[in-house]
Amino acid sequence: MTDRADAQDALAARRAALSLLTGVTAEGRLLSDPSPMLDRLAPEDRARAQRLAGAALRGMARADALLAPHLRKAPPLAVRNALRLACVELALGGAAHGVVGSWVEVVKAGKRTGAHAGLTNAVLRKIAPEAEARWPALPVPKLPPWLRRPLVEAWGRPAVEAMEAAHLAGAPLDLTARGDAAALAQAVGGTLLPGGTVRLEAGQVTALPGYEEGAFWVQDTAAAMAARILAPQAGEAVLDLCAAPGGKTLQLAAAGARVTAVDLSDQRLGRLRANLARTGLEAEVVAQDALAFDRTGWDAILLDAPCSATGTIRRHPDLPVARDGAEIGGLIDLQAAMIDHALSLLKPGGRLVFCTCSLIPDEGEVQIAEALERHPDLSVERAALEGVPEDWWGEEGLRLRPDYLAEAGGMDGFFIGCLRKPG
Ligand SMILES: C[S@@+](CC[C@H](N)C(=O)[O-])C[C@H]1O[C@@H](n2cnc3c(N)ncnc32)[C@H](O)[C@@H]1O
Repeated sequence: MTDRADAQDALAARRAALSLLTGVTAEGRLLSDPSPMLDRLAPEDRARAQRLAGAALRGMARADALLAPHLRKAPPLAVRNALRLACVELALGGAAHGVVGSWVEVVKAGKRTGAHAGLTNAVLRKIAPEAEARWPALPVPKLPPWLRRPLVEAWGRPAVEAMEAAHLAGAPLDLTARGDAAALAQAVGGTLLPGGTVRLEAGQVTALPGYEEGAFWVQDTAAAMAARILAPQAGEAVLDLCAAPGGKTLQLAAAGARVTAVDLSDQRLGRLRANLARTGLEAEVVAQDALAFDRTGWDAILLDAPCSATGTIRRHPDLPVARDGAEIGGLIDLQAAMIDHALSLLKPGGRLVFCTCSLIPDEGEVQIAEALERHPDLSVERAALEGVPEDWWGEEGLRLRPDYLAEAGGMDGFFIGCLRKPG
């Protein structure tokens, strides 16, 4: 490819990054929402646009701090977002001449931004010489108040500050092996974490050795712990409720359990089916509302309920900006209804693992405490897990936070509780 074609692709990726960032900041869209502009790009440019928009969301407060002294009045949001993206590129070591020139071109060509090309040029030229050096010393961006307030109340300010540092750092690439985790770690050049997750700094998943043969799937080390706590035995009948895209289904099936995977979204189940096909593992797949699924007699049920997903901000920096917490009350009610329904499907003596990728106790510890009030004959179980210190366990279950294992790359925030029905 010629240099000129390369430059055009880079420009298209920047334009798409601007559209993504403006979708999140102005319309509450998520980076994973369908985007026709992104679909028109080659895969590597799509990845570049998503990476850039993600970096700008992580570092938005820092970019604003660098920009503030150079802006006498607030420019339109699309221009501000272009400046933020350029700032982040400069701060992360992008060559000043190319970055400034490209962003001026993007702003000049935009219908709503064209009149601000001069301003963009002037501001970026002032910022370029200092951005990279000043960036690391700028304060760690804070979560927005709708989320920060309940988290400070639950975990205290120092813990929330540590979580915010983890959000800024982003997430490594975690893999779960279908078979021998140590062999997978060696094959892909990753680190084996206690418990069996293989961790890589980053990389293109589909290019890793063993991908086509289904030797592994992508799954954060925290998410992998729910199935480890459920500890499926070969031949057991296990129901995976809210199963798509299927990381936990694959773990249960790999352990030899007879798995039924239920999810409301047929589209997301398509990814689960593809994962089963790639790994050669088997499960029955049912597209249905979990609350309407009425087959009883399960040895064990894993309920990975829909939640605020606030434990995944390292990988989804758009979430705190695009959302405002308005949906959480409804999710909490749904989670409680799903726990009661799952308990009604479990055979006597069976176990229910309830988990959410949320940092909010109302979607975790409180759900288990309230389930125990509604069903006093249940008991909470604890599992001995390699790599899990005693103090991550609370009365209701295992609490995982993004600031845990910080030196090794962190983990998603999760709550996992295990309830045993009387025999
Ligand atoms: C946290 S995700 C599940 C992740 C999955 N367990 C995994 O390990 O890959 C929550 C899932 O709940 C599903 N869901 C939401 N409401 C549901 C309902 N009423 N019944 C069944 N599934 C539902 C969503 O489609 C989504 O796939």
